[in-house]
Amino acid sequence: LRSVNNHPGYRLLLNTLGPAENFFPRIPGVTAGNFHMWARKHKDFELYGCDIITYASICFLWQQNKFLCGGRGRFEGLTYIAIRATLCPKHSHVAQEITTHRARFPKPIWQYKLLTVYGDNILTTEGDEWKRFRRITAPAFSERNNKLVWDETVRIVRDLFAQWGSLKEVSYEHAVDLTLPTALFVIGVAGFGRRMSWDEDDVVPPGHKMTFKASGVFTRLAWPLWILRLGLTEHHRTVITAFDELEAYMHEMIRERRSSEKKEERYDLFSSLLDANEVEEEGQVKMVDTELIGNTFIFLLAGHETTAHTLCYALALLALHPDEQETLYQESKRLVPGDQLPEYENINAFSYCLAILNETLRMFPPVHSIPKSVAEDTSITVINVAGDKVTIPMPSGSNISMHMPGLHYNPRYWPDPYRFNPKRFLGDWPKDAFLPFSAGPRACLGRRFTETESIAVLTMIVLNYKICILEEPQFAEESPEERRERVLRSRSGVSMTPVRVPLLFKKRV
Ligand code: HEM
Repeated sequence: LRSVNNHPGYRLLLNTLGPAENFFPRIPGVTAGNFHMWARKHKDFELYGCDIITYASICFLWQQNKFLCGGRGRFEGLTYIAIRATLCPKHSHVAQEITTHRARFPKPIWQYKLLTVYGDNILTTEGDEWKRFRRITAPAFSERNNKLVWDETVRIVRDLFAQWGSLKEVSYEHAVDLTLPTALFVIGVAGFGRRMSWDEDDVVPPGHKMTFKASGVFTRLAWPLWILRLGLTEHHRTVITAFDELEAYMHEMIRERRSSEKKEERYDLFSSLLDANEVEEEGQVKMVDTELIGNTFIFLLAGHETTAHTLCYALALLALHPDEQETLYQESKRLVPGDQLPEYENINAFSYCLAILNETLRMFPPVHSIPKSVAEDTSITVINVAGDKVTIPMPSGSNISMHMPGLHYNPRYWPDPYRFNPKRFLGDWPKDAFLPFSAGPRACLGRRFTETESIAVLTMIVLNYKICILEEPQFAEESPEERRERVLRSRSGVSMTPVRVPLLFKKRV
């Protein structure tokens, strides 16, 4: 405690940060509690009167990472200290350094072991290896890829409407049953160049045990492989088959692309990586096949569930706020008159739709915590609520985490933070206090991908259907607040997960 000037925060018997956090209830003085960053949002920072709080514990469950994922836990004497910061870079040069100075605040890559199932990749590496991956993969996220994302998303949503046919109303018990396949189909075609359809009767190709579409279940990886391989449940056995199948499909795609005589112009992420890899560097291919597969898989993993859950929350919020939905409808009608389809060339005009997406990501950030480690002794100086300057030493080896719900619900940057108010993202808004995609050199590569896909999906849906909460008799007596609370209830998962969002889509006449 002395090493961090006894700066206020959690004093715990058990440090359960990380995956183990999900299994422990909140017991004051013992554990911080299941999903506590989301449950507490900015409250702990108010309680301790500062935008930085410390977590100190005398008993480590940090080794859980070693146990579960083969990662390397770190012991710093008897105390483990995490500084959870809601600082936004604009208001603190140190916080800015945390996101921009990779060398001084590197990623604690041992925490990412779970994501190396197909080999190291851009998300799970640091230093020169990460630089090489980023240099090779970043160009794949090109304008041409964005256009492909847009065109394919529009096609996929039209195919969905064709399935709905002439029905005046279509209901979903849980809207993720709509958004998960949509996001999978988009990443399938714009990430891998594989078109998938809404029809269920897909044929399994010879030599395979599953369709490519079914193997997408592996992108929702929640357990280490060795646990899945024990085959304890039917679901675990399916996920393991999906893991093997996805790998087989990716190898097949590499072989097909290499052996095809004439290379057609393709702008999906996988094809772009393969093409870039044909150009040798110093007599060597840029990435070996396992690296190509590892990186493409991470696009699939990073881009599937995060986007699907965000779309689900956005639909829920639009259903709960008919006035906002109407504003979005008016914007969409103005930009897409008559029976036309929305056009990518016009994407920057969909400003209200982007504001709705941003407000959804502010309120429901899919990634709650962005971990960094401290490479050399340093300190942070901030002003606490009493107006005093406080300096918090950060010993080398300690862990810092950017606390997204705390930052996104900090009333200093976001007045009335619990209110769904997309208008706050029009005009001038505090860009540095909005970090759903992280920031600096390690910021998300797929931000534009997600924005493009989400704008296309929301515009297409709102132009054709009214989004409503599905009325269910068992909830007939609830108040509007209770309904809102029920529909937006969330749980932890690979990314933040909506528990159940029952929706009704009513055809516009
Ligand atoms: C709502 C959607 C998304 C959110 C909220 C999101 C969020 C994030 C965050 C917070 C990070 C930093 C993670 C860390 O430092 O540990 C990240 C990194 C990354 N994301 Fe996303 N992401 C989204 C969609 C996507 C999509 C669609 C793709 C690709 C198709 C993608 C690809 C990546 C990659 C490759 C990185 C690693 C960048 C690096 O380390 O250099 N993401 N994302």
